[in-house]
Amino acid sequence: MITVENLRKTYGDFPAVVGSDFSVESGEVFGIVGPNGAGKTTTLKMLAGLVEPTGGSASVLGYDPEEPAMRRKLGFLPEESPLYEDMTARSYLRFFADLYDVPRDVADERTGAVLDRLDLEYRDRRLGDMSKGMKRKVAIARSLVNDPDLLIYDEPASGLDPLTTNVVLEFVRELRDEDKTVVFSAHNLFHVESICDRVVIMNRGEIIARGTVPEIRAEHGETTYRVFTTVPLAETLPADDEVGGEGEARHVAVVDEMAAVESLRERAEAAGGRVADIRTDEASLEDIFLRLAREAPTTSEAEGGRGAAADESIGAGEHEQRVPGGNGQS
Ligand SMILES: Nc1ncnc2c1ncn2[C@@H]1O[C@H](COP(=O)(O)OP(=O)(O)OP(=O)(O)O)[C@@H](O)[C@H]1O
Repeated sequence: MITVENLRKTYGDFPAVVGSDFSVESGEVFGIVGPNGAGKTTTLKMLAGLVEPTGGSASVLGYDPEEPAMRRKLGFLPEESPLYEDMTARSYLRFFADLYDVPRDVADERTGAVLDRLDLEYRDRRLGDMSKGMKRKVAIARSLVNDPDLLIYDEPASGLDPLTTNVVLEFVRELRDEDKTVVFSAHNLFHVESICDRVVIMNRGEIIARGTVPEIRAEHGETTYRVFTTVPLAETLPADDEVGGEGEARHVAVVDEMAAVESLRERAEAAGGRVADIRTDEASLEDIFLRLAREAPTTSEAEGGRGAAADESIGAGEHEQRVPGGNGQS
């Protein structure tokens, strides 16, 4: 459905995306995660044909993303959905249906069903009078007005309250069940962990990890062991957890290798005690991300291009964007 090879975008001499390679299969929910400025939006806009790559190639639905025919088959949700404040939700969605040549009754039924599922009432309210969450739901309905097979959503749940976030993420999960393919970005790793089939983690324009969440965890995650002993040892601290027998002292050490667990066991026994319990803690995607981000060489180190300060120096409002042609953008 999507193939990306060595895709790059440089703004002036600033490398926003540095040689991305990935593919997305039909029917997947594919997540692009990373912190602010990682290059997620730039990547998604290149896929949606809204930003011209500096190099490399992308094939989306069998098309070069710049071909207008591709955009008519795509549902794109930008990070900040530009909505016409004076229109009602209903008239706004009909306006986009007209752009896509979707008959009004078909569009009303299609978007009405989406808004029912997203639990949005007040369809005749002015968009300007709607909350951020309500506007987001209208924008999601708009992305489906042309019944696309592929949806590209930029931070669909960004800035929403927890309840609305759940509604939106559950909706994304349901789209997969309807054989839609969804590519979406997030900086909240928890969102991705719960609904994505596969993930790429980006940092400073580069993909630094990829795979299913369990694969990423197996490859990059550290498993740590909390070892509870009944006697204090050099590396133990007093433990609060209820382990061991009645009246037994409790001490805990955190180690990351089985050999260290064995060493603790031997020394606890030599000191007349024992290991009362061992608990395994798996790294969360968040932990893995933080570690990878710390360890990854920055592009500025690698190529003399991108430094951390540069991420903050250019506001989102300055992003270059081509004028879209009938792709549902206002
Ligand atoms: N039009 C532009 N001109 C110059 N630099 C840009 C432009 N658009 C994006 N950038 C820079 O490229 C980098 C990647 O931006 P991008 O918006 O793709 O990141 P992101 O991962 O989507 O971040 P966020 O989560 O904040 O949206 C950032 O440092 C950004 O400032």
